[in-house]
Amino acid sequence: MLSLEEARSRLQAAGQSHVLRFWSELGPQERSALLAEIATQDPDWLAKHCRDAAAEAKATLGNPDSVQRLDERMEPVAPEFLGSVKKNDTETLQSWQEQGLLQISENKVAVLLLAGGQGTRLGVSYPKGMYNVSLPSGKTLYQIQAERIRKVEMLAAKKHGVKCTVPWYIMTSEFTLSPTEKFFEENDYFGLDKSNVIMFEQRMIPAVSFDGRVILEAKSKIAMAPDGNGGLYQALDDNQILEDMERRGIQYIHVYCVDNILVKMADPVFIGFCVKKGADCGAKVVEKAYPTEPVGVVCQVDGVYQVVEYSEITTETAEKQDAFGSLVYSAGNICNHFFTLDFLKSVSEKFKDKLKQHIAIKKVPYVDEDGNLVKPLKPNGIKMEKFVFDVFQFSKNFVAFEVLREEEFSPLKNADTAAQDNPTTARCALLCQHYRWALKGGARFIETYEKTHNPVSVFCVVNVSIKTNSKQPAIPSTQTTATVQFAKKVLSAQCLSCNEVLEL
Ligand SMILES: CC(=O)N[C@H]1[C@@H](OP(=O)(O)OP(=O)(O)OC[C@H]2O[C@@H](n3ccc(=O)[nH]c3=O)[C@H](O)[C@@H]2O)O[C@H](CO)[C@@H](O)[C@@H]1O
Repeated sequence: MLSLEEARSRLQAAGQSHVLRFWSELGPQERSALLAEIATQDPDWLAKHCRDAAAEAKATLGNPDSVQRLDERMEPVAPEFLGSVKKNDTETLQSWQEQGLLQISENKVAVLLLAGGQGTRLGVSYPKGMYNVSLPSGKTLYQIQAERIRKVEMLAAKKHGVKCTVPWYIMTSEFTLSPTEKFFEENDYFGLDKSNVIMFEQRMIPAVSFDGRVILEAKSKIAMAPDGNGGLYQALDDNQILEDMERRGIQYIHVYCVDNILVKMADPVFIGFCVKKGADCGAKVVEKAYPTEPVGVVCQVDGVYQVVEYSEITTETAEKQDAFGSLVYSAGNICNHFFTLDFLKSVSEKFKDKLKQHIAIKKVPYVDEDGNLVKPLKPNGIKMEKFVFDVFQFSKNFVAFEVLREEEFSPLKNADTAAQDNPTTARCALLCQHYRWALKGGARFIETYEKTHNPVSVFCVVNVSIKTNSKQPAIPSTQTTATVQFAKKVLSAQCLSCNEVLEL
């Protein structure tokens, strides 16, 4: 444990002596906690962090036109590096899927979830993955994702006659690690083998005031925030995750964001496309719904691939159209990326400290000079974050893959008070998708209730076979009668003979 003297001299070297301002008022436990927090901060790093944050904030706030300059250096994704479920033919898509399933069957593919965010916009105090958007099944985002891992493992195993595993790496933060661990324990890892679910923690960094001073959120606590989803690369290093991947023989990693209810885990088509193109790095994109939609755009800046965030682009550039009337910058980033292990190793060895720091100006609660807790009404603090996609620039062969929004992207960002990307839109997106799948599988829905918000039972004939539990024989597909519940859209089908519920 750091002594008080050591803490003092560290803070002095970093120009942050005010952190000990309330020392004399603290009890023994608070003192130890504060010393432990100070011990995690290297003085040189801390000094630079505070200096850079204040300088960046000054430059940004003093020059609101700074976004203008980036627009002129942008170019869209070159067509030869763009795959598409819309534009490529079925045979090609099939060949990518087969390639992806082959890699999965050989245990070369892992998924990595970015789950260190705080879910502030959604307004919940627990990790977003634990959120239940009120599906009839009551499944949470984590459960849906876990079941999709099991499904893709099953598909690859069935195709290649082998047993295979897709390990699930989950990056958490100080805010999300323990509740996530507890939730997985309570739910028995949703049927996955615990040893294949690897949780690790990203770093936290101090929030800084406009004059370059670390903010105290309590007399004995520095205001800390996760270092952004680009903190992934440092966290991989801190927790020896790349070594773990190497030990398991992983070569390809599918990285994704926690809040997309339609996410396809270890999507074989995307993996297969990237592998066949020899890519070291790739991004899934969807066509932007409208020019000013708040998603980042995958494009080139000065000939180098990157994501330009919605805040960094002017409306004029966002609205730019090509000769066919399509948006020039339409490749919306959905935080769904492909990396080879070799690429991640090179980032870890050479590039992770070169990642850009993005600043976010926020309202950060703080204790004032008299020790009173203040909840500011105006932004008062700077949080610095790295972004996961900022490594695209180091790729030697970058590709993008365009997918259908209705099949692959419905993020849960906001509470239901917002018009979009809320629990209702996420729930509807999943139910509509399952409805389409059931129709495609031969289901015929006799009645639909579009107006009601409450689930209503009606009868229909389902032409797909419904699986029974192992003791009962499978029900002949054409004779299956099922009850289907509707809540605006179809939710689930229940076999009347065996009561088995088919999640649609
Ligand atoms: C930086 C980034 O990727 N931005 C993308 C993100 O924006 P958006 O602003 O929505 O990014 P979020 O803050 O929600 O973070 C995305 C993911 O990163 C995780 N996270 C975030 C911060 C952190 O310190 N640690 C951490 O693990 C979150 O838990 C989440 O799973 O998704 C949008 C689509 O939905 C994209 O259009 C944006 O380009």
